[in-house]
Amino acid sequence: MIENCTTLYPNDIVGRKVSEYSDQHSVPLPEGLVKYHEWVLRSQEHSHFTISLLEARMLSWMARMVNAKRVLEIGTFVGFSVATWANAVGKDGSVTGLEKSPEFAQMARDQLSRFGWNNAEVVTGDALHTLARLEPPEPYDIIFIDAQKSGYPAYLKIILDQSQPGQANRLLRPGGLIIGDNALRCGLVADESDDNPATKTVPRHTINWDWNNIAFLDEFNKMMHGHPRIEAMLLPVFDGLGLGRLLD
Ligand SMILES: C[S@@+](CC[C@H](N)C(=O)[O-])C[C@H]1O[C@@H](n2cnc3c(N)ncnc32)[C@H](O)[C@@H]1O
Repeated sequence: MIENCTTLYPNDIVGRKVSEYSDQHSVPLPEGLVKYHEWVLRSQEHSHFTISLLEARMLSWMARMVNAKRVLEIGTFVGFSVATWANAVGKDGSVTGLEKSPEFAQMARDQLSRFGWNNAEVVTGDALHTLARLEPPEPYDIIFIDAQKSGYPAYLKIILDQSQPGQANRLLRPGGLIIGDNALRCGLVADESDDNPATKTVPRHTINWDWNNIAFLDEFNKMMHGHPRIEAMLLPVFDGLGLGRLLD
């Protein structure tokens, strides 16, 4: 039996070329966003925190596909992905980012203003507290989760608890999207054996890495997949993109 499953990334070299080719053949990003990304790569010690330009293209495309006008991001770093959402929702839309580090949050505010994304705000604080306290006048169309991996199940629970049918100030609208970044974490969520070279490389490349994160990501993926209110799709692209559509 031959399975219909294409191996796009047989090795690192092909994988890089496939990504570059896809980058060149996907929705264009405005010059301001490309320059913002260059600034992150040039100036930030932890620039690998930020999404790639290709992921920015895909998130922009998805936002437009669902006609998103309001986006919430959990884990903002220095603001590049918030700027991506701010561009995608247009000037009549709005974006809120939640960031624990006051330094990162301030850098994000400064750069968003410098690059002219005035339809975005950044709230400082631990998102486990700030998320639960949000009372949006209108629900968000998309909630993007990209903060500490150990928090993913808790964030999902708060989103579901505070997006009940008929609830005032609910967080996510019916049909809204939950997007969890890094849901497969270098493939470690699916394969933690020695077959996966990331078992050796990840701790060296990631600060504050905790192997318990894998268990939390697995729990998040299982919650998304098994929850009766969510239609889930786990995409093996980038570092794993966990997508969920809230049904009610
Ligand atoms: C992967 S980075 C986010 C990258 C960003 N979304 C981007 O693409 O540019 C994760 C961020 O989450 C923040 N973070 C970690 N724990 C957090 C928490 N409990 N609440 C809010 N932010 C948190 C970190 O300070 C870091 O800036």
